[in-house]
Amino acid sequence: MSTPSTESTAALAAGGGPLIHFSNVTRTFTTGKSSSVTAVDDVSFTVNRGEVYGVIGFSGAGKSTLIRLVNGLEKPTSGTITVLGQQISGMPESKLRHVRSRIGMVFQQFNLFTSRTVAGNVAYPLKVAGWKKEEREARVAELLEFVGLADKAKAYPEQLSGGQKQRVGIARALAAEPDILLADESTSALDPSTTEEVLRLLRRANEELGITIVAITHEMEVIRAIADRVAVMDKGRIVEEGPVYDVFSNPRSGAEASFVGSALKDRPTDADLARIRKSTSGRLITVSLRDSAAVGAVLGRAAALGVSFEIVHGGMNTTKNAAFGLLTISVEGDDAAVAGFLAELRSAGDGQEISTGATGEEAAR
Ligand SMILES: Nc1ncnc2c1ncn2[C@@H]1O[C@H](COP(=O)(O)OP(=O)(O)OP(=O)(O)O)[C@@H](O)[C@H]1O
Repeated sequence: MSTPSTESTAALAAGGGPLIHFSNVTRTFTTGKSSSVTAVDDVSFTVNRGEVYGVIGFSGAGKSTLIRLVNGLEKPTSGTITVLGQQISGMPESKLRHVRSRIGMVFQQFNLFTSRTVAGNVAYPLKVAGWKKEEREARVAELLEFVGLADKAKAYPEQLSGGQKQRVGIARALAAEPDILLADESTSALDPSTTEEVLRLLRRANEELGITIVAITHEMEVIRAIADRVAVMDKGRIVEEGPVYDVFSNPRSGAEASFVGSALKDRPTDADLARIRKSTSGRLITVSLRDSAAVGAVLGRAAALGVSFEIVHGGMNTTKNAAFGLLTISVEGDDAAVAGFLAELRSAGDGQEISTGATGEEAAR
């Protein structure tokens, strides 16, 4: 296992201040004589030291442009960007290079040098940074140990699986002890079990090395597994931002709801609802399982409350720190009994009982 460097430890001990700050940042591309695309539109957010900040959105939402703005590969059309305490918007390239040396980058397609060994790939940024050979070798060995590839030091990228390639990519990104790791769709090219392995590694980099991570992705799984806070992007704007649990367990309206709704499997789709209605005559109620024990207790009292129910749909989602989910039930009973049952479910479900948006069901807000 790698130990945090003195510098990283000191930085971590300095506390959770802002490492990245965007203030009203817009990036517009001119695409023709009189046409333009606003890829990032009046975006403001802060990433604090030591956190994992996820940015999620559909393709074209502006995520890649956002991440390129963080490392200065794109310049804002307006607004200010502060990274590691320095305002990088308008900074000359020579100074920018220094800021960039404090930022590691992990790519979707790994971007490894095919002609270099695994060790050679990880050593490359250290060579560029002027590390001495002995220090380089020690650091590479430490990193390969950390990512579980000590036995692959002499292998070439083509001899590795996708997950192993990405682990090399992460080792390389961590090599020069950066403060920030930018992960650009780092698991999109991987299968589900390999994705999990890579996400576990990113989490360890955050927890054990104290590195601050900004992960952009279109996969809810990535956000759930590693992020502390999430920004949902749509058409260049951040439409929702907050702790992962809050954003995903209580999606609001518009783009965020449509994104979250399409990615979470706990809500019945219209097709599910049509199928459910064919097999049940009860009233369909969807209840939040923020406090599943309390909801379970109410369900356990259904008969005493004069109703019967059947579970027709449901799912739980886990985030880094908590679990949440929705349960859809079909309830039968006379109106007064169902009303009483509903009232109890509402308070047990933390007021989060959610309409599934079709006729014949109850919605409570
Ligand atoms: N250099 C550029 N010139 C012109 N338009 C651009 C440029 N870069 C990005 N865009 C446009 O800006 C918008 C946002 O693109 P961006 O790549 O940032 O989105 P994204 O969320 O990362 O999407 P994806 O996941 O598909 O990469 C898109 O409409 C894209 O076509």
